[in-house]
Amino acid sequence: MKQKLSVVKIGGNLIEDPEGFEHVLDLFSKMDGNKILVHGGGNKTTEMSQKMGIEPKMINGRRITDADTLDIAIMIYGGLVSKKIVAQLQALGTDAIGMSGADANAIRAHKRPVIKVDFGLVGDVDSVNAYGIFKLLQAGFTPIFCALTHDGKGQLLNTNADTIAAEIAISMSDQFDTTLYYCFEKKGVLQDVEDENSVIHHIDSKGYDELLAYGIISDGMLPKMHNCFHALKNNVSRVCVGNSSMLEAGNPEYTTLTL
Ligand SMILES: Nc1ncnc2c1ncn2[C@@H]1O[C@H](COP(=O)(O)OP(=O)(O)O)[C@@H](O)[C@H]1O
Ligand SMILES: CC(=O)N[C@@H](CCC(=O)OP(=O)(O)O)C(=O)O
Repeated sequence: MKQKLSVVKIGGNLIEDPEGFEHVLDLFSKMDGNKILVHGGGNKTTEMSQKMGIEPKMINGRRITDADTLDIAIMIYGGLVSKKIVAQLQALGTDAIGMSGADANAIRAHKRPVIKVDFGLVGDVDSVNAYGIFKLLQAGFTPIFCALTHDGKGQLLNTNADTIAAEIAISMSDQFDTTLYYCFEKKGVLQDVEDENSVIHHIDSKGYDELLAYGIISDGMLPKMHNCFHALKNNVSRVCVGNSSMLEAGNPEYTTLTL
């Protein structure tokens, strides 16, 4: 029987809120078994870009990344956010190690081809070094991944953190029985984004098509849902979307997805 692995992605809004940040890392540190954390931080990059006079641009939940924006992303994701998370987890007794896709050649990508939109220095994932990540887990480390990949020729690329989480979960699923958790500030996928009490408890492929058609999912939820189904189609055992409480046993209020 395969060992269990939890891949937990935490979003920018959770990271920005000091209470939410401590709470989610506390729950993550208490999770049993093999685990990997993936973090975003898009809000902070938006804020820093504005401070530096660069107008942020997002299309379908993905950032248009010019060279200056990439530098900001590297500083925010690979530096500020990563190191704060690692330090907090160390304080909680979890032996965390901060990783970008370039470290240990963990995630290779190529620049997203220009079709209708030129996203600039945004990476589409080609491969994940599952064996390298496995060795870190075996050595007792908890890998903490940020939203950066590399092309193997010295170029770092900005990659949506939801995509990173899905690709890591998929690549580890040959060896592990993997659950992918998308943890953000809302209780789950909501029927009405303004109403926290409208959690959709279960979504399958048909339901997903309907939600898309009725415009019930938008913005950052678009790449998240796309990645949920991409993961399920590629051997990830379970995918869940919800707030931090989803990581605690016995909480029914979140969204589970199936094909
Ligand atoms: N149906 C929906 N249910 C919940 N959130 C939704 C929905 N449609 C759009 N959203 C938006 O998607 C956002 C989550 O995407 P994003 O900000 O990228 O997440 P993360 O915090 O994980 O990075 C929510 O804050 C919400 O504004
Ligand atoms: C290409 C792309 O869009 N990259 C994202 C990476 C960070 C991210 O995904 O952060 P959240 O999870 O907090 O949204 C961005 O720069 O916003």
